Amino acid sequence: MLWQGRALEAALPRALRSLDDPSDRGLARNIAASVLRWLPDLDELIDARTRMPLPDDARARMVLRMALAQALVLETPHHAVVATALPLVEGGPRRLVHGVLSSALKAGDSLPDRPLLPEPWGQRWAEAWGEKAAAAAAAAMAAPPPIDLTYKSADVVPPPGEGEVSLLPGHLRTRRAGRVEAWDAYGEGDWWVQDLAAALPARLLAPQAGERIADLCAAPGGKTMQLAATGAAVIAVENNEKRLTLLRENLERTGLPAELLHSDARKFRPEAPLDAVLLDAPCSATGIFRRHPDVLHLRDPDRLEETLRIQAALLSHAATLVRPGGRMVYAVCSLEREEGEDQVDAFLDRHPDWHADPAPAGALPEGIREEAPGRIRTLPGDLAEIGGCDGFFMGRLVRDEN
Ligand SMILES: C[S@@+](CC[C@H](N)C(=O)[O-])C[C@H]1O[C@@H](n2cnc3c(N)ncnc32)[C@H](O)[C@@H]1O
Repeated sequence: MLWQGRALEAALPRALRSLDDPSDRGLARNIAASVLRWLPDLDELIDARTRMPLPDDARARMVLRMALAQALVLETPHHAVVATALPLVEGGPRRLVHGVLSSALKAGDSLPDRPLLPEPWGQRWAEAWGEKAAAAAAAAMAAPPPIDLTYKSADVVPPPGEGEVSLLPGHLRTRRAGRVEAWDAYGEGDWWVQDLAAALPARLLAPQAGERIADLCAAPGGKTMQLAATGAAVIAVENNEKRLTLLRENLERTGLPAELLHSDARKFRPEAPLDAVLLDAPCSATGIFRRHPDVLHLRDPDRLEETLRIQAALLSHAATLVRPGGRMVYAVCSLEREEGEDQVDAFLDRHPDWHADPAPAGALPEGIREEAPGRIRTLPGDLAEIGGCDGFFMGRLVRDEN
């Protein structure tokens, strides 16, 4: 997937189609994710043991990355690693792979405490957010984070079990493993998986029962469900039909109501002005690298221009949908200031009839603060002692009364 520029989740279904056993599929997924988490470090080990650097897309390098990830990250017994790696290079660079792998394993090659972040992200984040945040990001890249659940009502959150914690009403952080869809109670639809930071934009919007609210970039629907659970009348707008289907399935499972609209949000015009709008804009997604380690390999900070243009257009259009005195929350799961803080600053410059508005009481968990009124930034390292959270920016904006 790396050299094809495809996201892991998009590449996996085809890559796993010959595996029927769920545990084989789980292992294959784990190996791929571990390679992505540790790629620069694995490549350093490989390069130290080859006379000529192997091309980035050479089969031998791919097989060595997977084999070393199995041995050094997943702690698979060495004989099993060698036995599964060599058939992958049968009739090809078998001797080379065997030589590099056996010498690395015999010599006890190991990985550092935390991964090297792929370039340019480590340097870029150190400059933007400080060395401490960049080091926390590297530590967070090493392994998958805990799972946050949002419940549709605070009343149905079970008391936290061992290793679990509830950081806000309606939230539970768990270390349960395995496929979420296989957990008992999944079918009952009381909760959905949503990183704690991803659950904050809807809380910042402070939806009220009976209000008319649009969720402008809605799928797969975590935020639509939060809004609908308060009794607001929600219109969920999404331009990707496949993702809209996911949203529909999520609403069906949780039994929450929303009107779905397949449309570009820039063309959406409700019959009457809305009380509030949530704009969870398309973005680089660099803030969700803990769960999607591929994003840091696929994204290029020099290619943000088109995304920035769409975000600004979505923001300006969203502003025209809201009644005087109404509100909007703009959110991006990005660690890039251009997509977050700078977009909201530019929006406020273009729209003098809007202002940033402080977070409502109780919307944020302990440990997450507003940088300035109405501006919330979550960073790697926030809440690190209890499992961290994704990198997000959120702006809470209010339109002046006439
Ligand atoms: C960050 S994701 C939204 C996540 C969602 N809010 C949630 O909480 O589950 C952004 C979504 O916006 C959709 N999108 C991108 N551009 C859009 C546009 N111009 N109009 C409507 N939806 C758009 C993408 O397909 C994607 O599903």
